[in-house]
Amino acid sequence: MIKTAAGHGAQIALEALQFAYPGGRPMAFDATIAASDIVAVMGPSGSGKSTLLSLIAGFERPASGRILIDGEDVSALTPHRRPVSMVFQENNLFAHLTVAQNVGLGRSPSLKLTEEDRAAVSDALARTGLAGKEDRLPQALSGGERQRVALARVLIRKRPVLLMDEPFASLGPALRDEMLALIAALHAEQKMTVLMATHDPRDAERLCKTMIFVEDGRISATGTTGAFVSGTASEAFNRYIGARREIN
Ligand SMILES: Nc1ncnc2c1ncn2[C@@H]1O[C@H](COP(=O)(O)OP(=O)(O)OP(=O)(O)O)[C@@H](O)[C@H]1O
Repeated sequence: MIKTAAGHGAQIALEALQFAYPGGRPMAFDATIAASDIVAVMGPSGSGKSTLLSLIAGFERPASGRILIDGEDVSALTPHRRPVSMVFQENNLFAHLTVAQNVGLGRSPSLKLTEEDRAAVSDALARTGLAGKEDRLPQALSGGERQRVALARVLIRKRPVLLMDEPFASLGPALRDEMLALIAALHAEQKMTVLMATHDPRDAERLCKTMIFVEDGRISATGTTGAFVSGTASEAFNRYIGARREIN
């Protein structure tokens, strides 16, 4: 495990990453993401946002190129050895484990928890508004509560990088706001580097300082979220947002 001091983010460098799914078109990513930045990853459906996050997390391996996290090459490491937590749109939890056990996995994959670990689990559950629900199974929670359990686990893992793939896509507007506030609070405390794939520019505006725009398997623009939203960063982004407005 690569250790970065707890409570700090890590710079992420993607150096000439090349990747293709079997029979798929080639993708190529180059980027440097500053430590502790919160970055929105936007782009049309199928452009490669999830693939980009999967490469950083280690679920997919590049054909060539390197991924450096805080200067260390993690390209050959399995996902659980990378200093990264990941939250998906759903299915973040083990259905047969209780809320407390799902969070405890953030400390010990075999759930051999010390007293200190158990205290950390309780604390994380309290801070994500889940106190009293420790013994429930995920099926007895709402979609928003399940995402909060996933965030409680992120909280106790204290990894310097947090990747989120459309984490609020199945939640209504009020819950989205609540989750955004929770992630902002988590970030204020742990200062981890955050990449969040989203189709919603309002989520990006509320949470993210920086934006990466992915198009056709590559990063076609980066800049401040403000510049993107005001329409000055990328014509392709403007077209994408315009097209989405027509759909919605
Ligand atoms: N496991 C896979 N095997 C083969 N092709 C895949 C696989 N996963 C994704 N793809 C293809 O790779 C391309 C990029 O997909 P990806 O999921 O990264 O896009 P995305 O930008 O996250 O899309 P969305 O916004 O719809 O989630 C798409 O053409 C997709 O069909």
